[in-house]
Amino acid sequence: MQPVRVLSIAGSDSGGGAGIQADIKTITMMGGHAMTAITALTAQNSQGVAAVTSTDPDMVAAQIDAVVNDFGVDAIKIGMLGSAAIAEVVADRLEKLPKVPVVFDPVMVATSGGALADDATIAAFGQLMALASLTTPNLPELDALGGEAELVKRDLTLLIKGGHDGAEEVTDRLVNREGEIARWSDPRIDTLHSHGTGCTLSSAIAVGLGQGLDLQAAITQARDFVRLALRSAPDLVPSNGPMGHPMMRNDAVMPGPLFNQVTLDCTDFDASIAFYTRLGLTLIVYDPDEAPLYARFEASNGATLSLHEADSVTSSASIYFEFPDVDKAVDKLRNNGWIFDGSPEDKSWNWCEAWTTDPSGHRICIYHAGEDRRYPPWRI
Ligand SMILES: Nc1ncnc2c1ncn2[C@@H]1O[C@H](COP(=O)(O)OP(=O)(O)OP(=O)(O)O)[C@@H](O)[C@H]1O
Ligand SMILES: Cc1ncc(CO)c(N)n1
Repeated sequence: MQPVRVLSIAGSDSGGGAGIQADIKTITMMGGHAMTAITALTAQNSQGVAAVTSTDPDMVAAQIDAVVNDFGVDAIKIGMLGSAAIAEVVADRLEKLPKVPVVFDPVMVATSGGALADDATIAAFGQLMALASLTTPNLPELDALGGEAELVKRDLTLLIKGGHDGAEEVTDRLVNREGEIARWSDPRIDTLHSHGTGCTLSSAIAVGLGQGLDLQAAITQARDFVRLALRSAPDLVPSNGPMGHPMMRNDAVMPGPLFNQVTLDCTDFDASIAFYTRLGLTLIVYDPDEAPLYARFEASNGATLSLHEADSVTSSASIYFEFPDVDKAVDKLRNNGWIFDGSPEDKSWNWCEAWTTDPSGHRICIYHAGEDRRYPPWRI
């Protein structure tokens, strides 16, 4: 399946959490091809914006032309614009391009408080809002743009984001001239790291629209993406750090089928928990008082493995865990008490394998295939 081609017209966040960097990660993790027209460079981190340089408007236009005329484009996301002149050039290009969905995030201020648009740039947002399929203001941006009543009179469709209202429930509202079309409400995720939520949401909506989803389905999918990335934030700095986009490769935020979960019956539950913990999986679900017993582990790629208590085991499937260096992994596991059938062996199908059996009798392979898993020389 071809990836959707999504162009992000936005500023660079040197901290990697928002702006172009958040957009590239979002589009990539959702299975799209990310293209960029960089409008500004920001020297930025979790604490603030130290410096901003805007791109020459002709250079912004040149970036748009270069990618659209070559790769083509299925959807566009617009974020920080850098200057009124850039906003005008972008509006000019949008008028000339073949009609594709455009999501406009009217970025004014970074999560940390640094200004990202001056008054002249904000004044130029009007023409972009008129061209966009959807504009996604947060509450302060909505006020600065004249308020909901004023904007919908201009026939705009808005997703008004509630991340800033401090309520226990985070509510986003989709509105147009007719009033409220839909609303999404979910419990606020308690995190110190929400830098880049707006950029992530708008580029994720653009991906969904580029995939052909209708507006409400694209917003639902994008909100799922934001919530999962908030929950996966890596905790690199005390607060206002990046979200966890790279952890999303195995979540249902791209077209399926995804193979991301295996459940094994097991007869000796405690021994099985110890076995998979020693392998290096992270135990994320387990209630020792539940009957029948159930536990779930997460692997470093976000795939999960569950154990389910059973009287007997009938499955004949084998479970493979890949490591970059099988010898090293097997040595470590032997030191942790795992007993293998033999030493790692290079197989004729180009995989290096070492086999063992888990406490319930499931056959387990520690292996490395690298390129030869998905791209063996004899691939069809
Ligand atoms: N703590 C949170 N828990 C759950 N969802 C959140 C949280 N914070 C923000 N969101 C969601 O993230 C999306 C972006 O909302 P927000 O109001 O934070 O935008 P923004 O202010 O433009 O973002 P940014 O801070 O990147 O500029 C919305 O869908 C909002 O509901
Ligand atoms: C470059 C850039 N764009 C957007 C935002 C909004 O969060 C940010 N902090 N930095």
